[in-house]
Amino acid sequence: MTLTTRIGKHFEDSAQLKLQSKKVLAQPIADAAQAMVTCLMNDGKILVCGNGGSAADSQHFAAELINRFEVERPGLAAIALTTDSSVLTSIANDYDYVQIFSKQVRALGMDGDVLLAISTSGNSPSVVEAVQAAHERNMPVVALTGREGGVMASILKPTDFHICVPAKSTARIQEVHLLALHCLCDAIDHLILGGE
Ligand SMILES: O=C(CO)[C@@H](O)[C@H](O)[C@H](O)[C@H](O)COP(=O)(O)O
Ligand SMILES: [Zn+2]
Repeated sequence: MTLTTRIGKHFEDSAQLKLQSKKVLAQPIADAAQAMVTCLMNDGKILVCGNGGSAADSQHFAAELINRFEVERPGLAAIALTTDSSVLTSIANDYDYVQIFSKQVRALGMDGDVLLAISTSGNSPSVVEAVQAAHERNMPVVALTGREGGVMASILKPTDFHICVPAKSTARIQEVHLLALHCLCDAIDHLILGGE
């Protein structure tokens, strides 16, 4: 296989998964967007966490809410729990890496806030613990996962929202996660501002 054929296959696989995911993800994304708008309109905030590429996604999403997505609007309250190296290193150093997000959720989370928990496997212990901490705080969880949702799928409540990408490859799942995050941004703006 030439390198360009190989690269072409990545494009095709990614595009196919996106189209296939549309059928299963459009409704949970719409439901999650509605829950986020309810939270934001009631002076709540969205906490976001994930590891590796999902940490980057957390920051990407928080930036689009706090600053803007595609249209002008007032900033919306979101915090990526992946960015403060002092907080992250002190928790990992003094307690355990697994608590890096859950301790922040317990410190910052309030009744009615939303946790957006991102994990392609659904099994990252630090994200699983963040979901448990959100439940303690009475916060609805939007879980962005892949495969079968892993441990996260088994601990979500009926009042949570599960956006589970039907694929096994971490990279492919991440590519659909980014699309889902942009759909959430667009849906939130649409629900708040109206328009076509
Ligand atoms: O971006 C990638 C792989 O594409 C990696 O950095 C990946 O995010 C890391 O291995 C994560 O630790 C994977 O965790 P998770 O998605 O299973 O929760
Ligand atoms: Zn990646």
